[in-house]
Amino acid sequence: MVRVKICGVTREEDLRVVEEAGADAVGFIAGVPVDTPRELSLVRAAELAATASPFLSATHVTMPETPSEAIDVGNRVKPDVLQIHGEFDAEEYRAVRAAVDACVVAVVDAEEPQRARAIDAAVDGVVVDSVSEEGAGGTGETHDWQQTAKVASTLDAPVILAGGLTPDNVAEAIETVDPYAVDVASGVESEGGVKDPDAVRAFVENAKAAAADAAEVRT
Ligand SMILES: O=C(O)c1ccccc1N[C@@H]1O[C@H](COP(=O)(O)O)[C@@H](O)[C@H]1O
Repeated sequence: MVRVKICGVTREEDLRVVEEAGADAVGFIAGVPVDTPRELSLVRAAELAATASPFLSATHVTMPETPSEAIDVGNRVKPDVLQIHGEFDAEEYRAVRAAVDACVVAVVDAEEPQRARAIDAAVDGVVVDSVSEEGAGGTGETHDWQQTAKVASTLDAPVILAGGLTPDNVAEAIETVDPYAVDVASGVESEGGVKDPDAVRAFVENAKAAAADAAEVRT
């Protein structure tokens, strides 16, 4: 089984599409120091998260400078999952995890996989993404999935694969990496910050079908 997160939702109608498509998680982006069409205010992110259906996991994506900032955001937005883009060490992630009522997932640059092993035990999940120089996601760029597969096999924490995924490549990504979840933002948009309903549905369908095929091969 693979879980699917559709990230960077900015509109209520897109949230409904994500829910109806059968995604497992939705991501809202706020508090990021980069220019992205997917950014919301903290208040709007919290409002949208509050309208997500009970079995859709609401993820808040943020780029805090300090653990205190991450804790503040987590406690104000109250998401199910707090996704942190930053260079915190294991102790800092533990501090955030202890202070917020949410799962904490850390984003790791696919080019620096050794960092994943250092924080593995301190977080609830590791997002391996093709990040920008500023450490942001949403780049629309894939990375070396074979390399990510090797790193993933050494981790105890669930691995969430992100970076340049689309309805067309998500099956191959799942076959190669066998991740806990896949995560997409720009690859299912009709324009920046606006989801394409057909692409969202195709992404979820293709990811779930690829996971079912992989499970059949394993049995
Ligand atoms: O999407 C953004 O603009 C963004 C900005 C700052 C931090 C994280 C962001 N997005 C995250 O990156 C992944 C991958 O994006 P993409 O599929 O390559 O476009 C996305 O799912 C978010 O978790």
